[in-house]
Amino acid sequence: MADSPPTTDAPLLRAQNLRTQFGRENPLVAVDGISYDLRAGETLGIVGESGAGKSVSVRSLVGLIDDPGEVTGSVRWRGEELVDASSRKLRAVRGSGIGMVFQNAEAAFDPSLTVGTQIVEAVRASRDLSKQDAHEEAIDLLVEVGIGDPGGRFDDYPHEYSGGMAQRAIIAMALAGEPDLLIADEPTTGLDVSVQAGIVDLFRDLVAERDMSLLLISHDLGVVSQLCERIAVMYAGRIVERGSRKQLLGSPRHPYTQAFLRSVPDVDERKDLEPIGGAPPSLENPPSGCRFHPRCPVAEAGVCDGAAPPTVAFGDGHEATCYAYTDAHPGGDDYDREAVESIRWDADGTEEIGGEEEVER
Ligand SMILES: Nc1ncnc2c1ncn2[C@@H]1O[C@H](COP(=O)(O)OP(=O)(O)OP(=O)(O)O)[C@@H](O)[C@H]1O
Ligand code: NI
Repeated sequence: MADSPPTTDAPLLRAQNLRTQFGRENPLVAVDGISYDLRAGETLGIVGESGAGKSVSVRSLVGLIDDPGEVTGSVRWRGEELVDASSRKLRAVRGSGIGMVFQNAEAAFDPSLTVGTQIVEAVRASRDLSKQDAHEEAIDLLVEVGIGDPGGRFDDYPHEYSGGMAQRAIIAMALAGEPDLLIADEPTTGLDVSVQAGIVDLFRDLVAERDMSLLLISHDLGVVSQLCERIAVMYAGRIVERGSRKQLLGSPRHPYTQAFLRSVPDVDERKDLEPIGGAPPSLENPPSGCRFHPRCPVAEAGVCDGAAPPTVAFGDGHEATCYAYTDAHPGGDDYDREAVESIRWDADGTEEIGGEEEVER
């Protein structure tokens, strides 16, 4: 659908009401209506517990959900719709515009071919280069991702690489098509802490030097906060809070974000960790209302378990989807209603709830 040419200030990537379900009779809705924009050069991190739908959400963007999965909503890449695009088109976007880095080296590489051969193939798949030029480009990519002795490592097989080196080689593969956006899903998970730090530094350098956008998925808030200017928090298939790194870490608003922050180590300071009580909900049969309400320390019966909660704006793009900031919730002094800028009630918000200014229904 290339009907209207994308305008220059259009976002590079726009996900609107993205929803992914598996199965029909007892559908598991892994991603339940998430939306965000990513502009050129921006870095967005998505955090949340295991099973929140982070990986499914990014795979859904680029046509990597296999058959029983069904993706609806809209994903626009430079203005062009990707949901229901042909697999050829999706492969082309993944080969050039969008580079992908996943956790697992075994899945990224063919074990029977050398790493160098595979990077050359990735380069040639998206760019019209001679074998010789593609070989040189592959060597340059290995240098760029910090692989010492790239000439020597070129002919090694994937299993001959250490975990950290393999991850660097995966990143080189993802760069082969000169992407404008890098999507990285748990790129440091499973690596030693010192190796992780090197990979984080590499991402930071690449984003700066190539002027790329980064969409980073991780359960590791430390990694996300080192690399991303904006952060979205996912819970049970939905985004419950979003804002700048400073807003999210400095003044988290959603009780889930607050609990999540108490459950993970600080980047630079020791504190007592408090695990989040209870278990993540079933996505086949999620709780009504706010999906966090069964585990929420301030959940209010008859409110938080009713209609879907409203999205409350706190200014400068900081939003949380929570009743605690509204008059519907008897609340506690912990919840700063003075800070509320506007409230957007979801479509199924009921009449009795409300009374705030700037209410849109
Ligand atoms: N192919 C599939 N078929 C059925 N269910 C799936 C499929 N892929 C993922 N799911 C389910 O979707 C939900 C979200 O999974 P997802 O992998 O996106 O979570 P995540 O947030 O990335 O977690 P983690 O931190 O463990 O990677 C889970 O309940 C998972 O079991
Ligand atoms: Ni995942």
